[in-house]
Amino acid sequence: MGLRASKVLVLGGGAGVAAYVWPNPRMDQQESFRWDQDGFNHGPFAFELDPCDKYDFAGTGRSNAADWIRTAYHDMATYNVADGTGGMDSSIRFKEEQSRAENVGDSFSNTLRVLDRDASSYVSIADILALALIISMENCGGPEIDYRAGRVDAMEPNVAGVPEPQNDLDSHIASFARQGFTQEEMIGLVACGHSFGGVQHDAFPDIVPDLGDPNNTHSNAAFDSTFVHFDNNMYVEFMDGTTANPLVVGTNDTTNSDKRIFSSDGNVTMRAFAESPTLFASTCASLFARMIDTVPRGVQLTEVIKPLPVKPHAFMTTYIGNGQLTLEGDIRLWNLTENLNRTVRIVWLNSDGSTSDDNAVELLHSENQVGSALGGRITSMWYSLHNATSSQSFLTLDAAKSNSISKFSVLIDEGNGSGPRVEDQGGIGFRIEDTLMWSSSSCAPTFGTGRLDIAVRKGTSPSRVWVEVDAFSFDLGNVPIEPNAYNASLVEPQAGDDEPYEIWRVDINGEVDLFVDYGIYAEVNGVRIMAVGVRNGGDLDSCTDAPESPF
Ligand code: HEM
Repeated sequence: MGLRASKVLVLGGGAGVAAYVWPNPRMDQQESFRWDQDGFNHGPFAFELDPCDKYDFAGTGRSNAADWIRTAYHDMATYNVADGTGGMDSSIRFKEEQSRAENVGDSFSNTLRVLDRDASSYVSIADILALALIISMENCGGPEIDYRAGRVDAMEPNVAGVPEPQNDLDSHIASFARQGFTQEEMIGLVACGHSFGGVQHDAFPDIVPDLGDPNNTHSNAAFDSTFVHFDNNMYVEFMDGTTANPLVVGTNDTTNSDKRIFSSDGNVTMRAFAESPTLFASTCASLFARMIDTVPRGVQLTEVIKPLPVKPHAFMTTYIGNGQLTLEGDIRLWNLTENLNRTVRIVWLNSDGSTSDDNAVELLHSENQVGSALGGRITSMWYSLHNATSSQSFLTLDAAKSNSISKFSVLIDEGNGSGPRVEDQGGIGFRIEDTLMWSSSSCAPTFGTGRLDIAVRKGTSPSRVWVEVDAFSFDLGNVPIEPNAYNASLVEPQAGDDEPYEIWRVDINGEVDLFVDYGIYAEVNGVRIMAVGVRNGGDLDSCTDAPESPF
């Protein structure tokens, strides 16, 4: 089936209009972190929350989820609505902020040790902290929370301003007003946050004694009886007088900040939360979204990131010589359940716009190719262009005849007789850049030198070809995450006229990092183009094993 037929089907099929058009490397990465939470091709968060009392450090009684939620709040709480400074900008990563009395405890350094390595030039550390909060909530009983991307990492600490338990009620009201929240919203936000975790002896020995419990070596006195799960139990327990929340029934009333805050409107909000779990959940969803969207003035966040209904993932083109290239990758179908009768095919247009009946291939799927989000409330099904029986990619295209590929559509047939529906981003198609791509002759250094070979279609005449890699450090401190560029040079002499691609090369002298992704770019007629797919340094053959460069 050709693309012309596909388009007709799309118009009749009413496919949803996506929020952004694939490919868009930044949004693709953000969307994946936000929605590919668990299972096949999962992102970095939900794994650390399974089960919800998982704690990556020594001792018992604490959880990653509680640390992550508290960290996001303490990062945001420096916001000053009057001058637009502070807010979610990951300034909590600076040791100077962490050493303040208002940030006592190791929640923040723990959180950053687990998560900051997932940041990149596409996803800031502040975005990571926001994602960690929402995915903790969503995977541990809480509601879906809107997520926008684009937070910018601060380069220095913010002015202090996180509320502390010994502050009086007027200070708390003033502090939340400075952060941009009313008194009623303050009650809600504290109530929502304190659905998780508790107060630990190490950080607050005056509030919580050493509990001497071998199953709770941190002596973490929980806010409610279900402290690794989002629910309204704390408010039920608060209203019926059975609460053990150490910030409500602590022996020193000065540090009973939750008690003062919760009862500051005559228990109106708490009573409503106790009576209605759904009101509580929806209030928390909107307050948390507001909280993570509290960013320094001038920072522009994206639209709320919705899942693409059909999403190519880890697509990559590779030139393998002799006029041939391969295309590999996976396709995610969002919010579907398993159906072993379903077939998924891609059909594509050649680079010159022509097509033929041969331009279609069925994708592979096995029962372990299932992803999930929102704690399993949504499942996604994955289909693969990889050939299960061979290490070579399934789709091999002949570029010599200049038929290559320019874009494709996805045809999904549920096998129920209703015929295939077509997904092509509202008629745009999924565009594949075949002007430049990796060459399979790229290799990592075994001892010293390696090379990144880039195939550029002859006649393209780029003014520049280069490789980018994120500057990366496990201790980011005040180092911005920015891409470093390495310019490529045209390899001379080139192979014969029948080779449709020429090779450009970056010589790497001990600099191939096995843990980072390399992206390739070219500037053509003043326009920057990016190859489909990044290649991880760890996936490169060593130079002794790599195929010889054709040139
Ligand atoms: C007046 C405002 C607040 C005060 C005085 C306050 C105070 C505290 C204190 C003293 C702890 C114990 C920390 C530890 O032992 O490590 C704590 C824990 C926590 N707070 Fe707050 N908090 C406030 C607001 C919030 C807000 C708005 C959120 C989230 C939106 C939040 C989320 C958390 C979480 C999740 C924990 C549990 C940490 C864990 O168990 O590791 N707090 N809070």
